[in-house]
Amino acid sequence: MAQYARGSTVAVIRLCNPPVNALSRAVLQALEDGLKKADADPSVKAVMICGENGKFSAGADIRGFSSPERSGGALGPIVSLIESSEKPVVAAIEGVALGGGLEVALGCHYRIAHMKARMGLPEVTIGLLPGAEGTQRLPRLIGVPAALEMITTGKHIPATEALKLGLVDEIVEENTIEAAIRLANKVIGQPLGPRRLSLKPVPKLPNMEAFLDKALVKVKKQAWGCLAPELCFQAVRAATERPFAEGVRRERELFQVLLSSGQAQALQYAFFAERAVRRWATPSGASWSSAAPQPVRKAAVIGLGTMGRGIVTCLVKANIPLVALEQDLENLNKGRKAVMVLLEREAMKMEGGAQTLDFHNPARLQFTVDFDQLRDVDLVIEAVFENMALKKEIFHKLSKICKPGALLCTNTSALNIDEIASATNHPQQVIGTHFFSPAHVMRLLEIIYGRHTSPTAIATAMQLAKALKKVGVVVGNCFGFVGNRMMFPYIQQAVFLLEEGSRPEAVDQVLEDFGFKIGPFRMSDLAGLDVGWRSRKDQGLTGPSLPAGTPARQRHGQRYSPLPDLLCEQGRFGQKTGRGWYQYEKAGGRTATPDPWLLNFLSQYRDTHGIKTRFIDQEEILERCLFSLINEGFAILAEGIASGPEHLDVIYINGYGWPKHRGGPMFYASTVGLPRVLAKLQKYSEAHPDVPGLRPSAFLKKLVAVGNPPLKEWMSYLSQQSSKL
Ligand SMILES: CCCCCCCC(=O)CC(=O)SCCNC(=O)CCNC(=O)[C@H](O)C(C)(C)COP(=O)(O)OP(=O)(O)OC[C@H]1O[C@@H](n2cnc3c(N)ncnc32)[C@H](O)[C@@H]1OP(=O)(O)O
Ligand SMILES: NC(=O)C1=CN([C@@H]2O[C@H](COP(=O)(O)OP(=O)(O)OC[C@H]3O[C@@H](n4cnc5c(N)ncnc54)[C@H](O)[C@@H]3O)[C@@H](O)[C@H]2O)C=CC1
Repeated sequence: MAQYARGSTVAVIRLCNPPVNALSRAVLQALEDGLKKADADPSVKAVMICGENGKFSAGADIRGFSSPERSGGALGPIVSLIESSEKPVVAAIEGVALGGGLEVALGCHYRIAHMKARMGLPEVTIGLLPGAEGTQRLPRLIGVPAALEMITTGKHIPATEALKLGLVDEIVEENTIEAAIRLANKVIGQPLGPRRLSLKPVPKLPNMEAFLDKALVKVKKQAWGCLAPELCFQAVRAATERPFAEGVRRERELFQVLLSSGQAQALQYAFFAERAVRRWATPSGASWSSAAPQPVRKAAVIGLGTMGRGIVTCLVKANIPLVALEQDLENLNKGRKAVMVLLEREAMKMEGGAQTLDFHNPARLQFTVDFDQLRDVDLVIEAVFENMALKKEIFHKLSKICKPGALLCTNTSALNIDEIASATNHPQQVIGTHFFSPAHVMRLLEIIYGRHTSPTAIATAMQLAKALKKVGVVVGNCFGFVGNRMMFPYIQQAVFLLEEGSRPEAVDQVLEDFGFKIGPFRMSDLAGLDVGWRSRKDQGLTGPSLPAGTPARQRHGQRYSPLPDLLCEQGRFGQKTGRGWYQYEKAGGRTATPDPWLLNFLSQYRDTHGIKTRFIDQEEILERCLFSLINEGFAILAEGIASGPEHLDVIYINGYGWPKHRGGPMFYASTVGLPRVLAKLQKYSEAHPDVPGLRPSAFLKKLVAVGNPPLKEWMSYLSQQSSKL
């Protein structure tokens, strides 16, 4: 809705649709009515448009895009209506003006913004383009390079930058509404022609063609299979080549292509999924609505290796005073140096921004080898080696030293949270906080509750995720939790495909073409093959504890591939040793090239084990890797380890490089169609009966049997009894 109020000369139209004044059909109708009323009233000399509750508008109602009665189409004509008004219209921008919200402001003759306001055209991030003439007006106002950057990346810009670009006429520190009314009064009677963006030419560049060609290459490179950035580009290019009305027609055509592309639905699903997972719940009835977090005034990180360094960096960036602890002085100094390098780099990135990093102050970041320094911390994150005995020893110590209310978090990637908690006197305070590498970059924080973890502990970990600007996803306790557990069958299939005849680069290519930033073998080389090797040795799957006489390619009656173990035995740990599934220019090198040694090795391996090499096509590679991962996802849902498919999807998008425009693995399964996923799994399972990962999960079968319901209904088909928790 929008409220209309008339002052002595200026009519005020206030957009009201909490929480973000999204432009629903009703809001647009009220905006149109308000404009017409102001136009018809001779005592009104100017109009001011603002938003309720200190927010202009976050744009079209995204939920409305999937409904047949879309609000989007109505917006363009309203923006034109604003612009063609014979009375000056001023936009008073507070909070956010995003998407359609900014397009409304672009229709206004003047824009005034609060210092703290943010503006942007983020449609590209939800698979669309600014379809209410924004791709045509913005380049006319701020020029092609700046407009292209905003439209193809969707980034939000602060008011100060908007002023520099000429996107707003003025910024104010105090009352934006009053300032806008003052401005409206001041411009009454001034000619409006020069203020109508549709009448302005697009500012020329001396080398427009060359600039656009170069920009297109960059856009395509960054798009990574996502359609929207390139179509955004084409719409802006149309603005440079055609008159306004024709450009608008082109914009509409391109908008329709995106709207029906499937990617837009996936990206909008991902947008809401990320928000849905904030409302966490556990099978025992604890939930976000009743649990309150406890404050974290001081924290500690134990272990300053690969993960600990990144975690320290996140906490410092979030302004949380911190103690960083190592096992001895040598490791402490090594860790401290590495942390300082990361923090210096972060500080450089933030230079000129409002925030500064205070990490040279020992009261805010203290390095120590003394556990006694942890007495007064509210939260500890343990990131020592992945070894149960060591973790238990540390938690036992923490339980004695830390104050009773302190939250004790472990960054384990797969170990049992309950077993770790059993070493403490306060198991209700123990929780998994699984960061992803590099911890200061990756957005995901998998939060794992154990049998005794209290709702307050979960709420505190979620609050921590928010403070660290991460996406927290609450999941139950099982080996590998959600992310790694789904990853195991995926990696396993990738390796089996090599045994049967494929090559690392062929498998990687298929998955990278699908949209993963990095295929499984390149990923494994980057993370280090030794990590998994150590874990398999601990599990007794390889190494000295393997009972004599165990068949080389079988464990516990199931198919097993010793290929990764054999590579490790050769010292091929991946990038760090310069050799792994690929070869690199040197140890620590980054450029992977296929290694003839590996091809030869694979061929000998097949001969040794009597495996007949066969050609494996792209479809089989994709299906075996992805469907086995998805199949594990259904098992996880059935066990109550995650409370919905959105959780799995948010984890995969933010922690594992799953292409967001495919909406996450479970959403992808719903678009492929569950009957097809099931049929394919059945086919592959029949061909490989000794691979449990390919055996269709009972939950998947049930969903197919009940008629392939939409994803949002899946969980309603899960009977209470099937939850293990
Ligand atoms: C044929 C021609 C057709 C022409 C069609 C042209 C139309 C267009 O040009 C297309 C558009 O406008 S598309 C919309 C573009 N706007 C966006 O993408 C902004 C999305 N929102 C944000 O970034 C943050 O929510 C924001 C920064 C605003 C706030 O962040 P916070 O972290 O403070 O809060 P959130 O938790 O994210 O949001 C609060 C609640 O609001 C919901 N919401 C946000 N934006 C929405 C939107 N645009 N539509 C509907 N609901 C929206 C959000 O889901 C959340 O709700 P709950 O989850 O229920 O709490
Ligand atoms: N490396 C990765 O990509 C990821 C690792 N993880 C998990 O994070 C944890 C740490 O892994 P990384 O950082 O890779 O290991 P790392 O080997 O790089 O670092 C471990 C650090 O812990 C220190 N340490 C060992 N015993 C200690 C003690 N008693 N007191 C204080 N410090 C001690 C070591 O000196 C070393 O600096 C593991 O549980 C791992 O499974 C989780 C996600 C990703």
